[in-house]
Amino acid sequence: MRKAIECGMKCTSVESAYNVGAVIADKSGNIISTGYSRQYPGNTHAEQCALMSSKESPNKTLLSEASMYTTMEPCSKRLSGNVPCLTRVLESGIKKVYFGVKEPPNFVNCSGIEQLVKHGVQAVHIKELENECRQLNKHLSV
Ligand SMILES: Nc1nc(O)c(N)c(N[C@@H]2O[C@H](COP(=O)(O)O)[C@@H](O)[C@H]2O)n1
Repeated sequence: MRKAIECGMKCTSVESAYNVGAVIADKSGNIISTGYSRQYPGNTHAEQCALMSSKESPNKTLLSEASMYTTMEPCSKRLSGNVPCLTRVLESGIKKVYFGVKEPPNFVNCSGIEQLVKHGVQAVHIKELENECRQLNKHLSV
């Protein structure tokens, strides 16, 4: 999660969206890929970027054996109409998601964690790093 926080620090802050960092790691903790909000063009999300980058990774671990670390719970609804990160995570086959903070209800009411769990994905809240994850969005006072 500390690596995900480092990734989140690379975000260019905007008023209308969160700064989030994400890492996909294999079961030994080796990094497969990383991502952060708006890393790639087109209003991309951190989890989306990490999943996109995993396709180019030299670490060819199956994502069904990998975990995702994300500083904020995966979104369940995109205001832009893009595919939510929740859907992308489910389609990837990832079975375990560590998250730093639940999404505050500023933009939408997010049910990312609830829905991941409903679909059999293990969700782990890393409470001891919650404040650090929250700090990524201090410009939004969340
Ligand atoms: N989990 C997560 N990762 C990111 O990288 C994000 N930028 C967000 N933001 C949330 O996504 C929704 C907005 O969707 P659009 O980017 O406008 O399509 C909303 O739930 C934001 O809070 N979340």
